[in-house]
Amino acid sequence: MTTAHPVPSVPPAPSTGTLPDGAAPAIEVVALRKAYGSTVAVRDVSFAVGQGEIFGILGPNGAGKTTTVECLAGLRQADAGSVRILGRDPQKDPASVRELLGVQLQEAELNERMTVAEAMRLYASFYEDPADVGELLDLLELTPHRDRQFAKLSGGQKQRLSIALALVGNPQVAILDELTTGLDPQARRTTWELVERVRDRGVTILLVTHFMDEAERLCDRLVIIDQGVVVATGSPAELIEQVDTSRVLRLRVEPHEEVGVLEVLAGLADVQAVTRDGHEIEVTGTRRVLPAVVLALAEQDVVPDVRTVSRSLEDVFVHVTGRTYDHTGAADAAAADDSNDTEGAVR
Ligand SMILES: Nc1ncnc2c1ncn2[C@@H]1O[C@H](COP(=O)(O)OP(=O)(O)OP(=O)(O)O)[C@@H](O)[C@H]1O
Repeated sequence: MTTAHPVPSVPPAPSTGTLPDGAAPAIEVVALRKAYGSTVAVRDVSFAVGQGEIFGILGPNGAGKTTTVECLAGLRQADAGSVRILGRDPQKDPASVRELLGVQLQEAELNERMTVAEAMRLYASFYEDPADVGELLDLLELTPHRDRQFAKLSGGQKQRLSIALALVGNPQVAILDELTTGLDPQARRTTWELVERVRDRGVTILLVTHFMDEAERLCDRLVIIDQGVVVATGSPAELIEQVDTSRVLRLRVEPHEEVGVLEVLAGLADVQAVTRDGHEIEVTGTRRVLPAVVLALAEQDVVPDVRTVSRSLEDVFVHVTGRTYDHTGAADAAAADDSNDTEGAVR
């Protein structure tokens, strides 16, 4: 009697996302896994970053973003999977990426009395071929503050200094972690512009953030990570388009026009749903819904105030996880702070 042997199934190779031009990646993460005791911080993360990209790792607090970049920087030992920076393996040989990689991790603190210029000179002395300190201070708009002590810098200036310090070794790849947390809207915008300037100098940037708007504004491509797993990969526009190709309009009409307008909207082929929200009417429909609605209402001599509602990465997160996006994650952050695992402690 013969026994049927099941054909062993070959697990599919983890997808790292397609690079725009098929070029060799600056950063590659494949099937990364890392647990702290019973807490699995990173369950299965894979992605590839092209040279010269601003690539985002986006996710709520506790999603596993920092652990991922700490493995990439060689600061933590992964349990499984592989990471490469410009083909080198920081897990096996952290020294091999030292001159290639600049890292700005959360809450970098310097000696309070050290001035901006002193900190820059100190960090520059760690590298064989450091960047020109004066030029970097200019790039990050820190020249007027070069003699100011760290304790006297504003939040935005401290963040700009931490970026400058990450770049002082002339790296080809820079990791920037939560760089606008705690900054006011103006300082955030300035920081974003400076990050783009850094990219324009040819540096590949891996940007870790829990801010949806930051990822949408800055990143060429990104991964969304949730509970240690990649739940979406692509450019912000691609991700938003995948979620929903419908369009949403909000209309305001005169109160006496409302009943007639609702009737007209209900009869239009391009309209999929109509809801009332206070004084506004929300209309969901096809790509052609805007001209269809405006034309149909014009025929009734109704000229509504119309605005289109844009989809965002937040909608993508809700779509792929079925949960709303937690902007605070305070409980997770507190849990991490209580941890006694201090391996390669950088937090
Ligand atoms: N040193 C540590 N010891 C034990 N658990 C940890 C440690 N660092 C992180 N964790 C836990 O691992 C999970 C992922 O944390 P991680 O910091 O990587 O996520 P994150 O997405 O970067 O979040 P945050 O923005 O809050 O840093 C969380 O549940 C966190 O509590």
